Amino acid sequence: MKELQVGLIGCGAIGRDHAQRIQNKLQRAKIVAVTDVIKESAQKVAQLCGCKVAETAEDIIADPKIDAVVVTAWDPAHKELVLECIKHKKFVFCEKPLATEAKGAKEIIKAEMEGGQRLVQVGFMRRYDKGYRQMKELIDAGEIGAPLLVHSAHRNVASGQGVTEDFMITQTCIHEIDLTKWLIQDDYDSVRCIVGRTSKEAPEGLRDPQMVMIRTKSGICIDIEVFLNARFGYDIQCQVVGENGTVNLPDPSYPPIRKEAFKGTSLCMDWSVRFIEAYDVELQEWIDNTLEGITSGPNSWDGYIAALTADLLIQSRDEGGTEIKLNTPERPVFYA
Ligand SMILES: NC(=O)c1ccc[n+]([C@@H]2O[C@H](COP(=O)([O-])OP(=O)(O)OC[C@H]3O[C@@H](n4cnc5c(N)ncnc54)[C@H](O)[C@@H]3O)[C@@H](O)[C@H]2O)c1
Ligand SMILES: O[C@H]1[C@H](O)[C@@H](O)[C@H](O)[C@@H](O)[C@H]1O
Repeated sequence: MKELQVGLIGCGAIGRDHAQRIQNKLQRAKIVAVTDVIKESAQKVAQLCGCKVAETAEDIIADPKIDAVVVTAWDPAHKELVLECIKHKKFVFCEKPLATEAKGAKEIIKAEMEGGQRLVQVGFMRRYDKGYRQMKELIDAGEIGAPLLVHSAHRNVASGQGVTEDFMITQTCIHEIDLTKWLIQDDYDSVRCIVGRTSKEAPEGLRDPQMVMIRTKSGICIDIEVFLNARFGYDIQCQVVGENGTVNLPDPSYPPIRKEAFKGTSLCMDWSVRFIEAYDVELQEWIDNTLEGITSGPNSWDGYIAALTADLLIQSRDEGGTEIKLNTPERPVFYA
């Protein structure tokens, strides 16, 4: 059976995880080369995977022996790397966001459509999480009636170095922007983002938390708390309220502990543990499809719509929380 020869660009936290996951855990794929603008980072991952270090990203993308590319570089590099993959007709799995602004994502769509073949999958891995999938099944089966409201929270322990207020939307909230639309199958109609009291735990210049509010075309109201310095744990919550009931995202299950007048369960401290199974399912599916020469899952259009929504949320926040209409363009048949 053929084995997919994969090159990986960006050897930071998730690049290292994905490279090892592909090399040691998943089936039918092999990491053959990695690269990073920081040479030592690439060398470390190459050592872990027993593969070569490529000098540049272009060397990976243009290598005829490499079938497909994983982009795990930092957000602002995604657009150019994906465009380069499309130019070379290479299948590419690009971590979210597809681009930091809608206009970058639009360039990708144009290039992909002109090339006549869908090549891109975006790393919106929440769609592969068991808990979200169970919620969707119940909603689709009509178990809670028509959805009316969605309440979500995206809490990180601490904002990383260099995180900006815009990243809070384009890098963090982007998960909920994509996931919620997929969960309730409705396009967005208007968006708002407001900021109130900032936590004293937040670094200077970062207004944290931020509140996102979205209304869908059918009138479902969505609120999303984005809180990067929540300190207590990596906490992802989602509740959909329907006409006949509610459904909640299950917390990961850990054995309950009773000790020293305390009863409870542990919390994850970061995304790599919280969504470990979702990453495995997502990437195995990408490998299997790519070997068949097809794409499925979140595509460039989904990346574009998410980026468009993020652009307007940032605009709303910067205007003091105005409600902004989102004229969602119609999905081309190419991305159906
Ligand atoms: N789906 C998820 O849950 C999830 C989780 C974490 C990160 N991410 C995404 O994955 C990407 C990487 O995140 P991270 O946490 O690993 O960040 P990181 O900062 O730890 O790693 C990014 C790496 O990319 C390298 N890099 C930057 N530009 C590059 C370029 N042009 N060519 C080659 N290498 C380049 C950096 O040197 C760094 O080593 C980000 O886009 C992030 O949004 C997604
Ligand atoms: O890149 C990461 C990742 O996407 C996590 O899932 C999210 O919780 C973080 O806020 C973000 O910085």
